[in-house]
Amino acid sequence: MPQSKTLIAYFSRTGNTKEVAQLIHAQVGGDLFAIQTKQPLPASFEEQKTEAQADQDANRRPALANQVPNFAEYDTIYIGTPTWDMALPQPVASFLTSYDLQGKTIFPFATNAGFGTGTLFNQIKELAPGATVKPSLTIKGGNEGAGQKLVITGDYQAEVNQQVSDWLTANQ
Ligand SMILES: Cc1cc2nc3c(=O)[nH]c(=O)nc-3n(C[C@H](O)[C@H](O)[C@H](O)COP(=O)(O)O)c2cc1C
Repeated sequence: MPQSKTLIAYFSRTGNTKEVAQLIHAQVGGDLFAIQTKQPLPASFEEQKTEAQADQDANRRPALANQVPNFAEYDTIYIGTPTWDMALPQPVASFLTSYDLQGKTIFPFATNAGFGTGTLFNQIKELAPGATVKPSLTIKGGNEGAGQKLVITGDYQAEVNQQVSDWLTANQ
């Protein structure tokens, strides 16, 4: 019987989702993969917001810079993303539609500034036909609009690690 293989793919602008991905990785192992756009993300928050909204309005799927090697070998896939405008960032939609997710088990996780995740998790489900999508994990991340970038550090990182652990235990 082939061994179960785990992928932890994440998209992250200011490091919070990356941090959660690393905490998951420390607990479940597997391979980490950073989803990156071909065009670098704008440096300023305002520009990013404008671009994200335009991409969402046009349902544009930005080209990605990298691909997961041997994707077909993975059966369990953790997908992490920030919340952008109460929705899934379009680069993550690009990622999900780049692969055949049929038969995969997906564990979605997201960070946000505290305003909620909106349509994000439903979008992941819709973009993963034929996959089993497990209950999601939502973590409070930064608030770049208010100047808060990476916040999952120190005591708060330990708190987030516990939330990750509880989520993993509940959904094994
Ligand atoms: C373009 C943009 C739009 C955002 N929209 C939302 C939102 O609708 N709701 C929310 O709670 N946070 C929103 N945020 C905040 C991010 O979801 C939050 O800071 C997240 O932790 C960032 O993850 P990262 O550090 O991995 O990039 C937005 C951030 C950006 C850059």
